[in-house]
Amino acid sequence: MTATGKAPIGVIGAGAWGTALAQMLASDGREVRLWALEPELVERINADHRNPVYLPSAELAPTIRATSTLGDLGDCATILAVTPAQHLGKVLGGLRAAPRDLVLCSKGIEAGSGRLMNAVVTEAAPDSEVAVLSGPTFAHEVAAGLPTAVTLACGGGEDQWDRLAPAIARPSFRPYYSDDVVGAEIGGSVKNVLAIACGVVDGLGLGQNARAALIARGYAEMLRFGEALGARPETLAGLCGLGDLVLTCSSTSSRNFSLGKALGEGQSAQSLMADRRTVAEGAHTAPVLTELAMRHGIAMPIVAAVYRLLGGAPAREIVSELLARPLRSEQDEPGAQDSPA
Ligand SMILES: NC(=O)C1=CN([C@@H]2O[C@H](COP(=O)(O)OP(=O)(O)OC[C@H]3O[C@@H](n4cnc5c(N)ncnc54)[C@H](O)[C@@H]3O)[C@@H](O)[C@H]2O)C=CC1
Ligand SMILES: O=C(CO)COP(=O)(O)O
Repeated sequence: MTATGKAPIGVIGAGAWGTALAQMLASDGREVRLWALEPELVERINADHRNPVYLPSAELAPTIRATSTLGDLGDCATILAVTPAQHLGKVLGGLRAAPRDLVLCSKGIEAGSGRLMNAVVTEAAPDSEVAVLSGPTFAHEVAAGLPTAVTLACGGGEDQWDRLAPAIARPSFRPYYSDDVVGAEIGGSVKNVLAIACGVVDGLGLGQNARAALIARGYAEMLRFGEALGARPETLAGLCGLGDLVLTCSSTSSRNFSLGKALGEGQSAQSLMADRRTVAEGAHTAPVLTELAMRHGIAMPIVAAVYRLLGGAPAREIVSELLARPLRSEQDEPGAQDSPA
């Protein structure tokens, strides 16, 4: 326990989201131990109470203690995992095995394996009980204390909720209970790919009607994929699905939307992805999601279109192909589309 009598909470990942979550958690005075990959960032956070690389807007609470040693979080009973999805398994492999609540905050699907993050964590940290925190959450707004609501999907059910909700809820940060871990993960992963599509439409100057159509048709793809993997539709109709989709598809504050916008404006995916410091998870999710959709026989034409766009296909051509698809009802989609290549 610390001076406040509140147990320290660990946060793994000092990008924008991990730093923002650390700031939110520290707002009740407790100690938050923030693991960062970059030792130089640890120094800046501890000395200046700033994260100039990933969240320069925030003045950080002094009770946030940064470290590049994962062992410093070893005795935390609650840890939030907030690395980019493609790095989560490797990083968590360095965490001391101990029974704890591990709250997944990354949004993605593991390339190659096609595993959701809860499966990655179950292998990397088998003693942990997994929950997923996901929803409409721009990091800079959460760090600024602006009102935010999220889905907190507890693999450990209400017993885990009873532990995590008081530890995580704050006056401006409102978790809602779920036990649908798969649904919470699918919402946060698929929306990033759909946000790229909406950004492309914005970059091409195709208007608000087209963006709204993409959100609605993309949500249909999210529901189809979620149903195939056992997610509940009502989960995807909530904060972690539709809520996050609307947020991320509507603002250049989204890295995924901004990546798509630049693609639509004619920049190449290769140049946009080269040497990026910040993550646009949709670019990593699109290929593996396209593959999973084909394997499960699920029609996800917008996701497949984003995959082709990221491979260099001309944006206007891709949009024309989507608009030329056979006319049908909104609920009537055939099986998986032909190979996206
Ligand atoms: N930024 C946001 O507003 C939100 C982000 N998220 C999710 O949080 C997760 C983390 O993203 P951000 O905090 O935005 O990251 P970021 O884009 O702010 O920073 C990139 C992060 O990647 C880390 N990184 C780079 N190479 C690495 C490696 N080889 N091993 C481990 N870490 C490495 C960097 O240290 C840095 O912490 C993502 O899954 C993202 O979708 C979720 C909600 C909001
Ligand atoms: O997940 C997020 C908002 O909920 C952040 O979106 P981006 O990763 O597109 O910036």
